[in-house]
Amino acid sequence: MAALENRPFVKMNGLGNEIVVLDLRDGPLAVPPAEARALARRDVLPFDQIMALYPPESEGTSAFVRIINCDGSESQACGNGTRCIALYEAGRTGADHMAFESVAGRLDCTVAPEGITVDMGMPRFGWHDIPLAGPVADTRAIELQAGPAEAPVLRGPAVANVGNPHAIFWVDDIDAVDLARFGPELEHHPVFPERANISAAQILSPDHIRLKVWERGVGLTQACGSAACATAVSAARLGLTGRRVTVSLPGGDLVIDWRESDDHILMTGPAEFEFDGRLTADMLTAPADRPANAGAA
Ligand SMILES: N[C@@H](CCC[C@H](N)C(=O)O)C(=O)O
Repeated sequence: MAALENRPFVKMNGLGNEIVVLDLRDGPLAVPPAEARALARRDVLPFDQIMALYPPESEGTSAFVRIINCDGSESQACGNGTRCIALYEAGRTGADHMAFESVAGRLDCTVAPEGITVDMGMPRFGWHDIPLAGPVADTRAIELQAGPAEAPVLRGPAVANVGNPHAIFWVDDIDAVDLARFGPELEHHPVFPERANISAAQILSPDHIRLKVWERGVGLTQACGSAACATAVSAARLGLTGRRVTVSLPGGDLVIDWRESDDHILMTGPAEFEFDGRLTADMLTAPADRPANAGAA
């Protein structure tokens, strides 16, 4: 029997970032990577991340959240998914303020008609925080490039950790960048021992950035909240923007405010319920894993 069989799920999205919420607070249960991969199949329940809710571990939090990418790997942060679980929890309890906890720390959330705000905590910029494979003096621009050696298409990204690792390449025209071509090799580049989320960012003005993201463990997505945060703080560090910016992703806009008083990053944007249901054995089992005679009368 599949571990998650018969569990209720809620399908949501944050700017088109496809999220499945699994509320496992009534009995902690691991999410087997093979079941996550089977569920993510295009004709089953395609998602970018599962947000799995477990019983809270710290006072004042509603749940401990684990984040699972569609390749079965685990992440430490998911901005769009966090807005989704905030909306889910608000619907369940009626509360408009709540906090979750992840392996990266506490996530305070506010649900308001104009948007859901998540306090994503403080960014980290040390080479060992990202992490990078070895010492780098200045993480505002590291030595890394993609494309032909004599005429690189992408070069010198900023790197930041906002719970999870990000590399941001600054480009003049985001539409001219084929991130699907360069994303896989950069995600797996040896400079990133834990892989990385790869972004191409175009600065439109001191308060507006366009962004495309190749997500670690997923691929191209409509939006990535943590990448928007990592990009905003990296742009501000470089003096390319101020500390409050709108980040426009293919799926829509996020407002990112890198608060001066405590260096916390506040991310504001929407989240949507789509539908709910129950997981079945068929959804959790990839065809290749099924017995050869499955389906035979
Ligand atoms: N979609 C997310 C980021 C999800 C995690 C990422 N793929 C990783 O492995 O770090 C977001 O909205 O932040």
